[in-house]
Amino acid sequence: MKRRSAALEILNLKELSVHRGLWENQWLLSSVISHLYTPLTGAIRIPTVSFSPENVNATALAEFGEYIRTVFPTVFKTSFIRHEVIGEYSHLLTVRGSDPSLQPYMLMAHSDVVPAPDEGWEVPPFSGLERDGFIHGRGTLDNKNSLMAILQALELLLNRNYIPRRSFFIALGHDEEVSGQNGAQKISALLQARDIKLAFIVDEGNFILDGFIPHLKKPFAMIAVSEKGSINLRLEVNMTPGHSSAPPKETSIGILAAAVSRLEQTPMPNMFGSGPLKMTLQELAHEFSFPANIILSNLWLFGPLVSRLMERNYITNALVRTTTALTMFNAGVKVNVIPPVAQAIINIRIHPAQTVQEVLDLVKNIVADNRVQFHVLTAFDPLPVSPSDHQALGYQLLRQTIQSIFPEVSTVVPGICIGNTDSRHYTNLTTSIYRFNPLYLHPQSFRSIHGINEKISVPAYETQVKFIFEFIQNADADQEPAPHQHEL
Ligand SMILES: CCCCCCCC/C=C\CCCCCCCC(=O)N[C@@H](Cc1ccc(O)cc1)C(=O)O
Ligand SMILES: [Zn+2]
Ligand SMILES: [Zn+2]
Repeated sequence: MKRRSAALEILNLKELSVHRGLWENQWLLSSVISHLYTPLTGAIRIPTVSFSPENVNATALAEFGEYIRTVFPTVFKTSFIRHEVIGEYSHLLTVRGSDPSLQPYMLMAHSDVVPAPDEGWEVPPFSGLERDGFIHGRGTLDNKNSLMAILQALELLLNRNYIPRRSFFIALGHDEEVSGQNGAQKISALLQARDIKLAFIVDEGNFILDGFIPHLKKPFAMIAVSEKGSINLRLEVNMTPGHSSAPPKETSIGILAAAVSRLEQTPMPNMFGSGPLKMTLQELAHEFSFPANIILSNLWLFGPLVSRLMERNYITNALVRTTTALTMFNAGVKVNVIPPVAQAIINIRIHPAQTVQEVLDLVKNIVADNRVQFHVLTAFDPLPVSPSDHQALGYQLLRQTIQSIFPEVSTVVPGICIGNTDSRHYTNLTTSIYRFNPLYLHPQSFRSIHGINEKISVPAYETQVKFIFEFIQNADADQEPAPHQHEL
């Protein structure tokens, strides 16, 4: 019922915004947007949870498809926009621009979310409740916010009779949280079959970071130009089962527990100095006061010191090395039965300077027990580094739009995404993949992603809509974005 009324509200607001110039009434944009956050709350209420590629919530995903058609009617009826459903629940929109000489780009987001049991939440995770100026729930930061903001920005532009010059695609995956094999991978194959080459892609990923680095008071924007590799590894120990009244010296549980404990206690090597992190720190150096600015500008000398400091915090630690997280453990069926099998899943994120094979060799050396069997469930190497120089159109458009929408953010730096995104399935279509959410992120909100109490402030969501609204227009501008001038 509530979802219906949100849709009606949009329709009324649409009438209000028609026939107006795009920028002459800036107040109108703000007032329209300030009433338009309701579609996000409706999206949060649809429990599009993915557990595994085989176990997604098909009913919720189908409802989600209906929902976006209802709340963004103009997007789905515009003659120059083609809508296709791919892999049953993913959506591909092709927005045909008026100038075919311009190479198209792609905006991405995903509709599925990770599970969220009610425990620990201040507000039930699928209630989509708005309280104290925040919309609460699973998917408000990862990643229904982006999906709804992209469609909402496009709806606003279309309602103002905006016709894009540069064609673009909108790819909305439905299984990003469990591999993207039925969504992003199929969209990618379809576009490849159509001979499409993209100027660049913008997907979820890094943010405007605030409070992550001690002594750095100012927020800075980090656009991820690469992402870590990944291995999901199952460790298994098989032993003879029996009566618990006469236990053997070692059980499958004990052997496996010791193996995973060794993995947890033995960090992978610190790879500071290789990969995009050095570039990130050098470009950030001028934001620090003395002596940190000198230290970060002279990593050839102070590299070992900086690398040790980064290891101390669990988030910056993830930037300097491959991480191993123990995420699942399973053994035993009854209190008095020695179980035959114990299994654990290790989720590994690979530093850009290492490969799947190198990391597997290290893991086997650390476990050093041939009773432990290894099964690689999924694995891929770190992603290539996208350009961030003055000629890199996608990067420069993001930088330009960040500086316009967030004038208080003076520094935009390239970096690496420690999580993975659906964009990794599109390396066949472009070498320019950028992962960036136009939102502030604090350490507390970082912990809420895949954790508890995920929420987005209403103004933050409005700003995300504005960002995309402006980004699409910037991508159509005659001039390439001006190169960034560093302050002296
Ligand atoms: C010097 C500067 C300090 C920088 C501090 C860095 C802060 C980190 C900021 C943002 C990172 C947030 C990452 C968000 C993207 C997450 C998207 C996501 O959840 N993807 C899944 C995809 C996946 C991967 C592997 C699987 O087996 C299943 C799903 C993920 O888990 O990565
Ligand atoms: Zn995500
Ligand atoms: Zn996620």
